[in-house]
Amino acid sequence: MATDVHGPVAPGAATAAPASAASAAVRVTGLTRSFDGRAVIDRLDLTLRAGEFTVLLGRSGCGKSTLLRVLAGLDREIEGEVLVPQRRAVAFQAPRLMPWKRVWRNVLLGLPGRPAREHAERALAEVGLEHRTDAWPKTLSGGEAQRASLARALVREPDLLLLDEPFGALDALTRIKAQQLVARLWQRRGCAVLLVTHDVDEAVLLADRVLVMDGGRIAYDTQVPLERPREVGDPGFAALRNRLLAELGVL
Ligand SMILES: Nc1ncnc2c1ncn2[C@@H]1O[C@H](COP(=O)(O)OP(=O)(O)OP(=O)(O)O)[C@@H](O)[C@H]1O
Repeated sequence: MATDVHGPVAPGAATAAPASAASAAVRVTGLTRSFDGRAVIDRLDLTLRAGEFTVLLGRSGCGKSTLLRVLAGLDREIEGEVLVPQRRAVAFQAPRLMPWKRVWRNVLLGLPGRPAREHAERALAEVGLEHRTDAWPKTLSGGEAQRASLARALVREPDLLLLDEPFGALDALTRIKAQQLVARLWQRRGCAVLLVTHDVDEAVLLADRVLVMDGGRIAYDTQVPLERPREVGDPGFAALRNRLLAELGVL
């Protein structure tokens, strides 16, 4: 897997990729991101394994989106070292579709060269949106727009898929369907996923591993020892949910 090292790396910070990085989708060492002199991310270390579905929880304002933006390469004003696959894609809570481009053109937006329409069609079929290929974004429902945004991420064939509250604005039923879709896509694609959410049940439902961010670092890190598919009523589900709520300071 080709990796992208980005910084700028602070004087004295590590610069070489560790040998074990081959099986890691992400390796972050000593990452700090400050705004106005305040470190929102504070010497954070994190390794994400290739193919693993990781969910990132944390109180509002703790720095989850900031971390995701750094991993996406959208924010490089950092100290420390970040190793990520070159093939990575991000989808946000707002689908961010360009209203003056048809859906399929939105899916191909930003890809290098002149990618063929077929690439967009394949990705749209994967998210069940082939019938909206030529639609204008404003004619899509919220769930459809979010699926178009997912197709735009998938067409990049990512080794790392970064999802920032992608279901946050969806109604309950559409949200369940979107969660199931992401779970299926992940199983089919085998890419590493890092999903930011506020929903503890969603974390337990989808994740191999759950992280809780606090104080600018990963404060809690657990594997999810439950078989798939999971249901809220499964033995073990409630126990893990309560543990995570306690970590979040809710219980
Ligand atoms: N561009 C920026 N300029 C100044 N401060 C920022 C900027 N981006 C983020 N912050 C601050 O950094 C902190 C973390 O923001 P971030 O969006 O990463 O939190 P979050 O955990 O994703 O929050 P939420 O769960 O509410 O979305 C906040 O205090 C926010 O105000």
